[in-house]
Amino acid sequence: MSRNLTPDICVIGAGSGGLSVAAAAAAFGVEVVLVEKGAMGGDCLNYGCVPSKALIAAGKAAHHARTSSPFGVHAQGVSVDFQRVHDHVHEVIAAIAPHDSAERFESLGVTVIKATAQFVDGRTLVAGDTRIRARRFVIATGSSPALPPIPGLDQVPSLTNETIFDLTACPEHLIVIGAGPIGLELAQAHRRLGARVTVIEAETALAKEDPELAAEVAAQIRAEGVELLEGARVGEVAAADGSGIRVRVSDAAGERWVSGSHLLVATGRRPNTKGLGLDAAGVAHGRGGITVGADLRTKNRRIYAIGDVAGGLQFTHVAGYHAGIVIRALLFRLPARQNPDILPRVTYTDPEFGHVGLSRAEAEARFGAGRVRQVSVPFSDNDRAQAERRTLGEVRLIVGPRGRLVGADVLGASAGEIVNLLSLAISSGLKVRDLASFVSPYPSLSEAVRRAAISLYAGVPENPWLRRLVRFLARFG
Ligand SMILES: Cc1cc2nc3c(=O)[nH]c(=O)nc-3n(C[C@H](O)[C@H](O)[C@H](O)COP(=O)(O)OP(=O)(O)OC[C@H]3O[C@@H](n4cnc5c(N)ncnc54)[C@H](O)[C@@H]3O)c2cc1C
Ligand SMILES: NC(=O)c1ccc[n+]([C@@H]2O[C@H](COP(=O)([O-])OP(=O)(O)OC[C@H]3O[C@@H](n4cnc5c(N)ncnc54)[C@H](O)[C@@H]3O)[C@@H](O)[C@H]2O)c1
Repeated sequence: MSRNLTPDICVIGAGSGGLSVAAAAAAFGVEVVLVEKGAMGGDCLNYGCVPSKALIAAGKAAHHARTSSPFGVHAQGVSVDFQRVHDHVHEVIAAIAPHDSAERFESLGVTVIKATAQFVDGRTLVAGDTRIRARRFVIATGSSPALPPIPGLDQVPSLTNETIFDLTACPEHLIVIGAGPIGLELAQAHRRLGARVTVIEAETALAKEDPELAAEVAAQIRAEGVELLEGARVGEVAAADGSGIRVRVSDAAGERWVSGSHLLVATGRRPNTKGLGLDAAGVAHGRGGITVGADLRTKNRRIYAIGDVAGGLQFTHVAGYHAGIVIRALLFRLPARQNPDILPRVTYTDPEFGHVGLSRAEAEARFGAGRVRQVSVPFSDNDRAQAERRTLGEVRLIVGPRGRLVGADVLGASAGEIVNLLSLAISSGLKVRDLASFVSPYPSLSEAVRRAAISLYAGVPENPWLRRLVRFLARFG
C-alpha cells in the first residue's frame, strides 16, 4: 500500500550532514522526513571516521607499548590480538550508534524511511512505497570509494573503507593503493598492529597538504617500516599463487611485481549521485558532485545539497557546517553562504597534521607576497613536548594584512586538538596580536601557538624608538 507525505523538509541520507539537518529542524518543531537506504550514521559512523580513529587508537596503544623504553618503561613481548582489535572498533561504533539511530530520530519527531530515494520530478521524491512532496529537499547522500580503472582490479578480491574494518585477522602484507588521508592513516595503523605494509602512490603522499610538512609525515611513516612508493604507477593487478595479490608497479626504480596478502584501494571518492533522479528533478551535477552555489542551493531552488555530495571538501565537520547554513536558510530565511577560508582539516597519522584557513601560497595569491608573513615554532621549543618526548613537528601561522591570522598548519602530537584554537581564531577574525596576548597554561602543547604568535614581534625590543621611550620613561623614577 503506498502513502503520500507532504512534510516541510525532506532530507535524503542519514549521515553526518543529513542527521544534523533533521535533528535541528525537528528541534524547532518542523515536520521532517529522513530517507536512508543503508546504515544510519552514514560513512562517518560505519565505514569512515569512527572505525578508522578506533583502529588508529589500537595501533597507537601497540606503538606506545613498544616504544616506551626511553621513559624507563620496558614492555616485553607486545602482542596484538587482532580479533580483539576488530571487536574494539565495532564496540566503539555500537557505543555511538544509538545517537544516530532511527529510534532516536523518531523520538525527536522525525519520520524515518528506510529505502532508496529517487526524484521523479522537481518536487516529488519516491522512497519505497512512499511519495514525498516537500516544501524543500536536502540531498546529503555522501560519497563512495572511487575505484581506478586498473587492469585486473575487478578480477581480484580487494578492500575499501567499506570492508577493511570487517577483518578479524591482521593482514600479513597489506598493499595500499593511494597515499591520501585514508591510505596513510590505515597504512600506519595496520603497520603498528603487526602487518607488513606497502603503499603505492601515483604522485606524492598527502599531496593536498604543505609539501614540506607532508614529507615529514611520510618520513615518519617510513621510519616505522611502511614501504611508501611515491611517483609509482600501478600497471596491473593479478591474483598471486595461493590466496594473495600481485601488483605490477613502475617507478623511478623500474618495473616490478609487489606481492601481498590483501589489497586496499584508497584512491579518492566519487559523489553518490547515481540513481537519485537528479535530471528529472532539474538538479545540475557532474563528476565532482552536485552543482551548488555558496548558499548550497542547487539549480532547482527547492533543493539543497550538502556534505560530500556537494563537491567541496569532504569531512564530517564540513557536512555539519553545511547543515547549519541550510538550517538558517530553511527555517529562518536568513541569507547564509559557506566560507571555505575558515575550514579546518586533520589527518590522524602520527604525527598528526592539522590545517585551517589559507595555505601560504593561497594567501600570497590573494593578498600579494609582500603582505603575507609566516612564523613558526618547533615543538622542540615546547616544554610539554620535551617532557613527553613528542618534539617532532611545529606550529606555523600564516599572517595576512594588518596582522590578521589567515591560515595555520600544525604538525605533531595532538595537532588535531591544537588546530581547534586556531580554527576559532580564524573564524572569529582574530589578529596574531590576540594569540600573543592570552594566558596559556604552562606546560601545554597549545602554548606553542602563543609562542609562534609572539615570535612575530621578535624584532620589537630592537626598535630604536621604543628603546629610547623606555630610557626616557625610566627617568621618572
Ligand atoms: C576511512 C575514512 C575516514 C574518514 N575520517 C574522517 C575524519 O577523521 N574526519 C572527518 O571529518 N571526515 C572523515 N572522513 C570523511 C567523512 O566520513 C565524510 O566527509 C562524511 O561522512 C560525509 O558526510 P555526508 O553526510 O555527506 O555523507 P555520509 O555520511 O556518507 O552519508 C550519506 C548517507 O546517504 C545515504 N544514501 C546515499 N544515497 C541514497 C539514496 N539514494 N537514498 C537514500 N539514502 C542514500 C547513504 O547510505 C549514507 O548513509 C572519513 C572518510 C573515510 C572513508
Ligand atoms: N582525517 C580525516 O579527516 C580524513 C581521513 C580519511 C579520509 N578523509 C576524507 O576522505 C577523502 C578521501 O580520502 P582518500 O585518501 O581516498 O582520497 P585522496 O583523493 O585524498 O587521496 C587519494 C590518493 O590516491 C592517489 N591515487 C589515485 N589513483 C591512483 C592510482 N591509480 N595509483 C596510485 N595512486 C593513486 C592520488 O594521487 C591521491 O594521493 C579525503 O579527501 C578526506 O576529505 C578525511
